[in-house]
Amino acid sequence: MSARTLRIATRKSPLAMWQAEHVKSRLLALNPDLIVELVTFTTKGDIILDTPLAKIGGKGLFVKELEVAMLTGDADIAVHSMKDVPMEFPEGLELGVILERENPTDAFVSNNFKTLEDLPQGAIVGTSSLRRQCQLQNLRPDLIIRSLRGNVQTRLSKLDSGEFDAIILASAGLLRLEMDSRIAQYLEPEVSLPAGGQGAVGIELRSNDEETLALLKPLQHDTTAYRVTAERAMNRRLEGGCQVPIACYAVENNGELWLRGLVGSVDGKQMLTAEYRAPVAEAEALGIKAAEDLLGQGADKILAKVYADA
Ligand SMILES: NCc1[nH]cc(CCC(=O)O)c1CC(=O)O
Repeated sequence: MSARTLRIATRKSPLAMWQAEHVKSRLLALNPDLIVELVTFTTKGDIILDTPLAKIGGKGLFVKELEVAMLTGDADIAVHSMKDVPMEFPEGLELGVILERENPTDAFVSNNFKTLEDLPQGAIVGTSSLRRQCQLQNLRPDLIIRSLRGNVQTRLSKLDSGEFDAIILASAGLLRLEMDSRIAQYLEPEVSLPAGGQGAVGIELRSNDEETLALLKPLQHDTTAYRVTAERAMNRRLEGGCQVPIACYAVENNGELWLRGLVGSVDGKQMLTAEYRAPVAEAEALGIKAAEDLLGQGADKILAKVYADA
């Protein structure tokens, strides 16, 4: 039998390429005869760099072109940061597996200051995430938040050029690219609750492609999958993702998930939280429960205002 070729669709950013190469090497380790090719794409989210994501609108800014490639047969799987993956998949595609989570926290990156607390009054912090902005302003209303888009390297070079006193990035991206020496402080979830799915990589494929799914199955990390399932269920019920001030983070302990969710206003003046726990088998229901608690506290009004202002 001739060797099978598996084509992986990926964005071109160094982090996306790292994640695709990681999946490739794990698949090759398990299937030495497999031929794995990377097919690269530029997504809408990579092109529009001067606008905060919440304003661009439309879900799946970083994934749509990859999904089209799978549907047309130009690729077999797509490797995604789970944080960027919309809650609903297009007809004919599904999430296959979720890999073990990297550090899910946000990182405080600065050349001049060791911690968030060290920042002087009125310091300029770069982030385009409304979730990070909300929590930073809640803690430190004096800070000035300025928009910062682009891939990890672009954002670091903007910090280095002196445009910002500090920037906030996902720790996972810096760790994967072996740039964790740039992290001044890992922000605890109590300080900056991560986005749902942050730090986890997922693989999408065609729903009817049993042969490919069988290849992917050994990469599944069950604990990560339970955690991310609860987080995404909360996001789905709130109809939001990583482009709005919604944060959610689940941990697993002895077969039980603890989920903390947060919805806030961009200025950080309003911040609603909910915390629930449930057995891992009830991950989905747990996420919905936290979302409904937040909605009961007025999360829908806060989010409606974010969309109206965008
Ligand atoms: N929205 C862009 C994005 N998508 C995933 C990551 C980091 C890696 C991860 O969360 O797995 C980043 C960069 C960032 O937020 O700093």
